[in-house]
Amino acid sequence: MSKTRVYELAQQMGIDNKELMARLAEAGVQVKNHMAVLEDSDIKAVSAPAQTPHKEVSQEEVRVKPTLIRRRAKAVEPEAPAAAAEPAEPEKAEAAQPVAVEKAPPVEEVPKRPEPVRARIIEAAPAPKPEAKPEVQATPAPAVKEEKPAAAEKPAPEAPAVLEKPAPEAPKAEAAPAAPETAKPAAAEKPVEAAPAKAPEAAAAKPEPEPDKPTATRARILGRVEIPIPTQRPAERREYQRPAQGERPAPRPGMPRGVERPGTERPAPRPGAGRPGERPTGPRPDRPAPLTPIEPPPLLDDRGRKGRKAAPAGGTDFGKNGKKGAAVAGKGKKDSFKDMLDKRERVFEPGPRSKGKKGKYVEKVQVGRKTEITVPKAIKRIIKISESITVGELAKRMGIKATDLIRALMKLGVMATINHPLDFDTATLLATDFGYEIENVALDVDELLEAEPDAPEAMQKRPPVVTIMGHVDHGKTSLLDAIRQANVIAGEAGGITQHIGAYDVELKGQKITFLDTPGHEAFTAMRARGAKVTDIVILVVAADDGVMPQTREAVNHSKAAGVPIIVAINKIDKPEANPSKVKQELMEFGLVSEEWGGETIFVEVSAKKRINLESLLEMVLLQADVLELKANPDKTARGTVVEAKLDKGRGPVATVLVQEGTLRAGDYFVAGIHFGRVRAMQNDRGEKVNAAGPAMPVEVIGFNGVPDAGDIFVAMTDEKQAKEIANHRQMKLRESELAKHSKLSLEQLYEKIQKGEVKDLNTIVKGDVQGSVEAVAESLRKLTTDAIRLNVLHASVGAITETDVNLASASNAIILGFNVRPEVKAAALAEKEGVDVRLYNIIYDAVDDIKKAMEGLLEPTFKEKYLGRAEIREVFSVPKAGMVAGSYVTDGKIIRNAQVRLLRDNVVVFEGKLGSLRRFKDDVKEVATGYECGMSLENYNDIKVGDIFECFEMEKVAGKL
Ligand SMILES: Nc1nc2c(ncn2[C@@H]2O[C@H](COP(=O)(O)OP(=O)(O)OP(=O)(O)O)[C@@H](O)[C@H]2O)c(=O)[nH]1
Repeated sequence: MSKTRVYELAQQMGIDNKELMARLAEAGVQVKNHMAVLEDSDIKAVSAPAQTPHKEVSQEEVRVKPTLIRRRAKAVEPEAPAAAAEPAEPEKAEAAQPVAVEKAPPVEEVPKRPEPVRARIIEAAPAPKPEAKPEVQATPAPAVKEEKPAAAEKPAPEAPAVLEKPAPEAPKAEAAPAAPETAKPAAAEKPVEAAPAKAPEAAAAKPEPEPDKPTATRARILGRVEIPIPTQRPAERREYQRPAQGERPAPRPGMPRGVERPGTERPAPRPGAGRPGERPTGPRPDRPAPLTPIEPPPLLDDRGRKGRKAAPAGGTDFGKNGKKGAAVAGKGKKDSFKDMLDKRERVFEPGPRSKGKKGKYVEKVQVGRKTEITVPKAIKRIIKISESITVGELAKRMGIKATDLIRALMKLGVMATINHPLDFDTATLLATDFGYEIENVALDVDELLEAEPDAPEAMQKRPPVVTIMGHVDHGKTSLLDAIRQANVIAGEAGGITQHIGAYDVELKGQKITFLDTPGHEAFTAMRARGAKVTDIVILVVAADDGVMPQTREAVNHSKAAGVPIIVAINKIDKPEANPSKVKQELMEFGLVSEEWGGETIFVEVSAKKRINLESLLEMVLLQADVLELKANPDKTARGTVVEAKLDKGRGPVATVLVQEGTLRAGDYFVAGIHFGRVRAMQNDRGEKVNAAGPAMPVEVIGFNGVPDAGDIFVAMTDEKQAKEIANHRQMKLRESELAKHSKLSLEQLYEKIQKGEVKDLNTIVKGDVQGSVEAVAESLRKLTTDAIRLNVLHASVGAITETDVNLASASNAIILGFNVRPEVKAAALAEKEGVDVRLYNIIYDAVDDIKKAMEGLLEPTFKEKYLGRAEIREVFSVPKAGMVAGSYVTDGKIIRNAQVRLLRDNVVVFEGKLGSLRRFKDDVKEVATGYECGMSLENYNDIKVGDIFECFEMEKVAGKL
């Protein structure tokens, strides 16, 4: 079917094109070049003949050994050995050839080296080619028969013996190699089936049987597969095989096949150059016999079989046995193997190794799914942040790794952690690099809370708000009291006055609001916060003392605030009073009395003697008229927190000065970081108030926390909005405090370096009322010495919170609490962070402790050890035992003999010992978390539902701070 070209056949036969062409010429086949197409008959002519002929010969097969089959032609059997017997004589050998031809084909496989000699001689007589046979028989064979009957006969009987005993023959075989030299041509022909003369070629032509032989040192080859099959390989292999095959005949001394063959097999009929026309005899493929019709001997390997299978075409398999045979046989295998390789490449080989593979590899990778880099839509590339965002959150929103963002920050010179907050500008800078935009959607609280401009017609006259300022002991409090007293007496006699930080008085139908702050802390705080509450300042200057430092300070602050000043020269009742001196001194501050041509109102008063108080108030009203103080009462209220505290019974309470609009009970509001709803209002006389208009101070109950003095109070209609604003402010405060702290720490560190061994002691002060907090903070600041600087990082009213602990932890500060307790979570955090929380009931103790610690005199002290908490759920009145609290232990345990304190809104109401601790009717020593119990306190009965029992014990520890 398929055409075979000369070069292909040559390849298959493992010989050169030229050689094949020569053989073809010998066989009478004319070809022009190596590309010429050969017919099957031509191929047969130069390659092994089909083995059909052997059918024609009467054969006798004998399985001599499991691996050896002896097959001989019955008729001429005796003649074959003759040739074998005398292999050295080429002539004889040639002559004997026909005989050999007539003999049975040889065993195609010889298991052992020594054997082949004899075995082949005897059995390997090639099956003559069909065409050749008749001729052989017709011509030379008879002659040979006749010529060498003896020779033939002689060995004949020996043959079996030889077969039986191959060993003795071995030496002969070994000796044989010498002969081949002379007999080369003949020897060559035999193995090569029709090869003319060259021994190497001859050997090359029949390599298959050899490699097939399993020996002790050679594994049996079951098949060959061309592995990678690059284009070069075949050539390489060819080159490799050829020399190997070519060499084989010579270097194998134990395999003197070449010798035997010439003698045994047809040397004579060789298609020598002189007889090209005798085609039948020429292509004496003698040797292919072993590969063809004989049943495979046991040891025949797969390859041999395959070769045979490929052979039917006509013996071309010889040369290709190792090649084409394998190629043909392995074709399917080859493909699957390639597939396998491909898979292997794909799976196991990440890197290309060769060009070809590389190509494949790349192709495979491309076939695989590639990571898609999704580019979000423009609208999704806008990240909305509220003022600031942490590194981790920003990275998450941009879909990148936080480490990448931190790296980017490092490039900007910012060393940050994943929790580091980034401000809007920094975030914008970073996000731009990653293709994102930042939009600040921070709650614009100021804008949200900004007062709407009022229509002129809506504005109504309002009372002036007055603040009394002045130097210490110049009579501020006395004057306030005097005015109030006079007012109370003049107004509602019998009215119960109470201190709420502000009050209003009425004179001739006109009201005046006075800010009355205990000490001047709240006022100072308001000034610091920039709260503009005061319309008029009454500057109190003692007539006997004159202008003092705080007088100047007050003047400066008032001027800076643009608040008009009315000077009250006090203590004029004193003999040493010198009002003129005061007026004169104040002139240097630009306060010139009207009588001296100035604009400042001076009133000479005596708080003690209540002299000119009304006149002072009249002047205030006069000044208010000049100022044309107006406000719109018909809108939601806005105001300022004047003072705030944590009331034991009512919770957070604040005095709010309404500045515009009207505050009504039930209104929602936000004040600083807190929010709430007006649960109740009352004025300074303790009267319940349902509405408070402009310039009216009221005490408001309903805050969710204690606001700070100076906080802006804004009533709102929406609770949710109030809550949002408060939460937002809390977050901002936390951030700013943390930021302040870190800066402060760095500055402190720098200062330490600059100043040497200066130590800083940082404190956070928390208390139940603003006054005590400020007092403690101030006392602590005064403790600063050259050796130790005492910093109050934060001071505020309320329980000790997690925020406080965080701040303390971050700045290595201690927390001082006065009549307040840490929240449960804050206490746990403090424990975890190792923050020292010191709780006191007396300010003196705290200051003294700090002082001693700074002097290194802190004595061993008792440290409180927290034991547990119980919540009071019911209160019973038990005869004799007093009030008993039905409680539930929420944390830790309650121990009978330990100390306990009663907390109400985290404020210490009582501290002492338990009167009783019971479970049902039994007295118990302790009650653990999750259990209910009944408790009473020794000598204290003011127990309320919702109060907390905190159980603790004191441990003696070495003093340290
Ligand atoms: N003789 C006389 N003494 C007065 C008068 N006003 C106040 N005092 C006295 O001055 C002292 C200080 O008075 P305060 O009202 O406490 O002065 P202050 O400015 O409030 O003092 P601080 O609260 O410490 O700033 C008190 O002893 C008063 O009795 C007055 O008009 N005449």
